[in-house]
Amino acid sequence: MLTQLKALIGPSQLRLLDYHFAQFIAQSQAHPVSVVCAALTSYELGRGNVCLDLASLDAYFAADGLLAEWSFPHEQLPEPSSWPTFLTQCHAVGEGKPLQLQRNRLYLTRYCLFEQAVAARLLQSSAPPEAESLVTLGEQLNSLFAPDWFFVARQLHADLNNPDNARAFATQYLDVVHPALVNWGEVSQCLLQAYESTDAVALLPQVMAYIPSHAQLNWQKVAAALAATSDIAIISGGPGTGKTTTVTKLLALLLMQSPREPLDIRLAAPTGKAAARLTASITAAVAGLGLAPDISERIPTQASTIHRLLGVIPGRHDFRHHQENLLHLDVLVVDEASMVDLPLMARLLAALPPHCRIILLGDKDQLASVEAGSVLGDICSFSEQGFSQQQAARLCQLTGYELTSASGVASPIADKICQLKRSYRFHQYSGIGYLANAVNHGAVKTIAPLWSQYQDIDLHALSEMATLQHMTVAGYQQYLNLLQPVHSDNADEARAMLNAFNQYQVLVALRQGPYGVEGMNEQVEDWLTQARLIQPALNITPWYPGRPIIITQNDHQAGLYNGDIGICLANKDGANRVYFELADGKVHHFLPSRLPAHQTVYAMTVHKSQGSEFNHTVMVLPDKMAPVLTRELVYTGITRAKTKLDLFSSVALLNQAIIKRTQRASGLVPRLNGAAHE
Ligand SMILES: Nc1ncnc2c1ncn2[C@@H]1O[C@H](COP(=O)(O)OP(=O)(O)OP(=O)(O)O)[C@@H](O)[C@H]1O
Repeated sequence: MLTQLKALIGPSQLRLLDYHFAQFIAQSQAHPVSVVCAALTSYELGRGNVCLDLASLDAYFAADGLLAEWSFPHEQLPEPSSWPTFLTQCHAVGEGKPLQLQRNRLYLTRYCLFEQAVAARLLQSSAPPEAESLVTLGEQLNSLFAPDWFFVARQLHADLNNPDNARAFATQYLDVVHPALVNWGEVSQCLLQAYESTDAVALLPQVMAYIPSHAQLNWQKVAAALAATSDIAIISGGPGTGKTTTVTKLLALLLMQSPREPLDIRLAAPTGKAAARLTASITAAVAGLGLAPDISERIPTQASTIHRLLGVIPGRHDFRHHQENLLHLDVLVVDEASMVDLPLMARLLAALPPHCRIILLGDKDQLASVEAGSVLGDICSFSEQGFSQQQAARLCQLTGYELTSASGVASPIADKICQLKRSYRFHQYSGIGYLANAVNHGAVKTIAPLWSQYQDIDLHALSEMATLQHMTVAGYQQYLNLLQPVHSDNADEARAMLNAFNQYQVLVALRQGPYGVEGMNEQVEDWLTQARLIQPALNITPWYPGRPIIITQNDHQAGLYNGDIGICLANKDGANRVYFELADGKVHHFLPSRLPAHQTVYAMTVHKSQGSEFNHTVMVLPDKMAPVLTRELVYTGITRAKTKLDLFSSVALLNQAIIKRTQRASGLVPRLNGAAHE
């Protein structure tokens, strides 16, 4: 069997690592079925699957399945339905052995332990809050989540001559979820009085009297109430749904609850880029929310990477902090949690003291982590179940909203998840928000008319390369125009260029090929050279002033992380230096020779763009379907755009991608469902 497996080693097939693992299992006199399963489990891990799901083995055996595609002589193997029996009898499978068989899934033991540990921590039950504390908590929630009367009044006032706009605005900002229950006639009367009295703010409470409480629901307030009364909270939401705003108010709430005791609060994100964005957005939220100074001063605004928080040991996978050496903290906020893979999540949770409150923020619909697992997606699949009766009642008491509870028995994890549903970033005339939503629902037919209906989204055929060239030259001109002939080593100048570079970004799906990251980078470099915006001398050196690069490997000592973007500038002596804005918000420069692995980044993959946003995003899909093209990839690409999205793709390929969903094999869902292990 090993000889046949060895023949499968190659690109897009078995990795050498998978073969070596199978070889190791074969040493324990394992049956050929176990040897093949070992190779496949390791192979699946490389594709992001935590385990080999034995219930899906038929897919391998199908006429168009992998074993047939690999021309593997699978006829020699027994029927797939008998494989679990062979595995149960195998000496390499079981407690203390390299492989584990649980709930009809075969794991590498380490991954099985990671999954068990994550599930156990997520299911850890919190002590119920004391009844009297709920009263104060409810009052504090009311004050933190009261509408911004002045903002609402001003906007309603401006829209007075346009009742449709006023109603749409009031629906959004006064948290109306059942517009039919609102007496809009009376609301308009009030607004009219407001217009005449020029004191709209004073009249808003009267407006609210015509909006019954059961017609309102502010999911941000529900999320804060849930997180304030639970050890673990998972807050998921698309772009601009207010995750940062909510968590800032939540931190304020926790600090109000603990006026005398210091609370050690930390903020973390999986990449340097995401940590820098969290630092910027939480700083803006703290400044903009009008919190009492004694509270806002105690809210930390500096986020770090999860790796830095845990303490990297150079050359090792484990960290300085773990279950034997816990972190000292009381509250941990993790942003962009969809990017956290299973091993990192397990290591992070293991290093937290039992009393530590954990708040995971992210967008469940984005691409799953690069490495194995889809932890956030798996957890959030429980949000459909709804809250238990007890939780719905508690949240109703705290927020005043009537929440429907689950009809059947819900998993305890469902009580810890809150989904934010309304985007405050994309206004009602924004196509990006509608498009993202339609893609998320796989609503292919809804998408077609959107392109002509909205000005901020455009679909182009792949043949429109001249349009892409024109757009890209204009897009990158914004930062290249700031390029000085001689750079004076001034950090502000570098920061201005980095900010301007962030205004425009080409995203691609693949690494190779003309529409992949390599081909597209070369193409853009050519276009910018023709436009005389850059002057590369690529036959001598890849470096030239203006070259943007992305780091592709973490270098903890240098403080550079996968995903960090830098720009090359020449200093006074004509020597090239690469400038980065790091997670501490400061601009640092490096000699090109000191950089960890990196590549040019006029184009980047959608995978790498996670955790970033660009004003104008251009996504170029390839001319042929490829395994990476999925709904999650298209959604992630679209939601990187803040104000303008141009998509280059054929309609047929786009539709095919939107219909295809990523399904990662993992046992986290059944574990969270509370079913007993086999
Ligand atoms: N309830 C609200 N009422 C009015 N504006 C809001 C509300 N919640 C959030 N916003 C505004 O919407 C914008 C996006 O909010 P925020 O940054 O909190 O969202 P996010 O989900 O963290 O976004 P991201 O996708 O960047 O992670 C901010 O300008 C914020 O001030």
